Amino acid sequence: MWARVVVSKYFQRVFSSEAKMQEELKEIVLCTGNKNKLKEFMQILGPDFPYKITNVDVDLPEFQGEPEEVATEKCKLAAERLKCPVVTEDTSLCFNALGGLPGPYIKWFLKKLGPEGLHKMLSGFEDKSATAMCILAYSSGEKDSEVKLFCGKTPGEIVAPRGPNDFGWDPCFQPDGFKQTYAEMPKETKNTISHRYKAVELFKKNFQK
Ligand SMILES: O=P(O)(O)OP(=O)(O)OP(=O)(O)OC[C@H]1O[C@@H](n2cnc3c(O)ncnc32)[C@H](O)[C@@H]1O
Ligand SMILES: [Mg+2]
Repeated sequence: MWARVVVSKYFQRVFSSEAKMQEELKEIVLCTGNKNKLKEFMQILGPDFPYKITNVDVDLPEFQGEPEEVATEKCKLAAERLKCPVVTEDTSLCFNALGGLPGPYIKWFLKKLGPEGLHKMLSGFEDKSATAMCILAYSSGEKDSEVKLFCGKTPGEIVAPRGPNDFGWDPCFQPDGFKQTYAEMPKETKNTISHRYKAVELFKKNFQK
């Protein structure tokens, strides 16, 4: 009985301090140096998001580990540096035939191989399936505050590149149920099915007033 009272008091305190924090929250800094990510994030978020979003290009190290660990460490560091509410974004492209790699290391594979090379990496495998994953990580910026993750995943296939080469690996990723790659489809379509769309929707829900 006493244990139940103590536990319920604890949760009351956690929830009321979280509600208070949200009340005081005015601005969230999106830390990314990637202009395309920023553009998509803002388009998906839309004009009705109740808090102001600003962007800072903080040069954060690229950590190693599972995508969730990479995303958490990136956010903690951004919060330590800026000491204010921050959100960071980490994108992975996980090839199923390769046990989830390149995953969070996709940036370096893409840099060296391009979308064409990414497709060629799977030439020895029948399984071309892959998951695009976006993890948004939020911290209130207070010392030792918990990092909250919002993860969006879109399954698809790695194909020979098609479409404009203006955003990352978009030309070689064809989402399931579509005949176009991310690069070929209109932005409005990508922004309603993408890994980023799904993560931003969860993020939005968390901050709804
Ligand atoms: O400053 P940050 O936010 O870290 O930006 P970044 O470009 O370093 O981004 P990541 O560390 O998350 O690395 C992800 C890589 O995947 C690319 N990328 C991210 N989102 C993408 C998307 O929706 N479509 C295609 N490529 C994407 C991006 O250009 C990077 O090369
Ligand atoms: Mg990065």
